[in-house]
Amino acid sequence: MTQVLLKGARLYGEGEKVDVLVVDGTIAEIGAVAAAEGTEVVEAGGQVLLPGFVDLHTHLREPGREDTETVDSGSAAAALGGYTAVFAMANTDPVADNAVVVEHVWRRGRETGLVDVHPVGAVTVGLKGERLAEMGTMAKSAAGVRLFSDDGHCVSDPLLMRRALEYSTALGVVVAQHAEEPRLTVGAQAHEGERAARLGYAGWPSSAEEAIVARDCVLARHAGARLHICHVSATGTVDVLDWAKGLGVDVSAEVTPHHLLLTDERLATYDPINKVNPPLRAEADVERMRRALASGVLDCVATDHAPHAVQDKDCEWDAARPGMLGLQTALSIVVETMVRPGLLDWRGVARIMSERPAEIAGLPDQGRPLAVGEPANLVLVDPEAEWTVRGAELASVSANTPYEGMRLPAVVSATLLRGRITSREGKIG
Ligand SMILES: NC(=O)N[C@@H](CC(=O)O)C(=O)O
Ligand SMILES: [Zn+2]
Ligand SMILES: [Zn+2]
Repeated sequence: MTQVLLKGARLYGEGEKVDVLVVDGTIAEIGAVAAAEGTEVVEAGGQVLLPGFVDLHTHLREPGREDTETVDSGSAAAALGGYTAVFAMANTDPVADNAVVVEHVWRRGRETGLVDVHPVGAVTVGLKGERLAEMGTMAKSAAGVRLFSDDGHCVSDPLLMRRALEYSTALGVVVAQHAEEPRLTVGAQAHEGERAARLGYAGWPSSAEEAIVARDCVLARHAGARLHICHVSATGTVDVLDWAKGLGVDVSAEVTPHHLLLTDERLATYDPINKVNPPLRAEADVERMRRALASGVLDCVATDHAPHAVQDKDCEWDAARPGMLGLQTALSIVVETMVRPGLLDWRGVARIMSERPAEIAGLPDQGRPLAVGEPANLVLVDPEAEWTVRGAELASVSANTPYEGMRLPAVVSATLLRGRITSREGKIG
């Protein structure tokens, strides 16, 4: 029997301090609990207790680019960031478009044991957008794939997307779309607008995102399918989602921490650390992302944690790969952009970082209420503490954080996966 006692935590940051006793992976008691012999005690000191975070969008780079991230290093970053489950995107090498690769990633996650690693299956073979991958085989494999995405690429062929949505309904899984009409983003480098024009970047129009989201909502409606939209970045996309949800379309959407904080104002330095897909957009877009996340039109935050090697980032803009680290900074950015301005309370944080993503992916044991009998997937947050981001000190193999040197609010003090401490005071396990 393993026992952990969280002494003096505030559930969802509300009410009086309580003790939470965890026995064999389950919340056994909440109230005033004395520590029995052999119990590991975590002094919570009035800190905020939330259900462990769930990331629907992580790039772990294994197999193929272990020089930039591995299941081990990415799991460590996740545990330190307060996550108890992550979805590992399929754009690996080889691509996760078959049962062998998804089972490999799933098994590696289990071996590491710091966070539940759920492989995302590719929608199309080799992410080529030409023919459907064997979604059913991946869904029925040991990895039990629940989420399918060609992320990095858009499933732009409407017929293929329609078929994928139809299959997903039959299989009880979800297709997550990287919404980018490729005909509108040929050569695109930065959010299309006045700033890109002035700096001489080829423009990346918001309509490339909006058009695919609108099309896919229509397709999902006719297929009676669930649809998930990756990394929403544009104001117009929120309008489309609002419209579709109003019609009863079963669509959900995520926003990244960087699209809640950063704008294309950063591009003046030409530093590719700020290059990301979709691009950093305008102030008005950032404002809208925050409001839409608060109101629920955007369902959740997903990191799009995208590690890249130095040589793929520290080069000229056009040659650099898009993407930035996210797992260890996500909570702090959410606190900075949503909690501090009063747009979300801690219950809201639990909703967008744990409960909604768990629901969207259909994870029965994540995003659960903080209550007796529930699985102890938990994160303890110090809301008063601050920290300074140093890429070199993050657990990822890569260091491409856009927040280098920034002072951010809120620190993850402990993460528990089924009652086992996976991170504590910034250290693993
Ligand atoms: N977001 C990014 O800019 N890059 C992602 C791919 C993706 O999420 O589209 C990557 O795999 O590096
Ligand atoms: Zn993407
Ligand atoms: Zn991605």
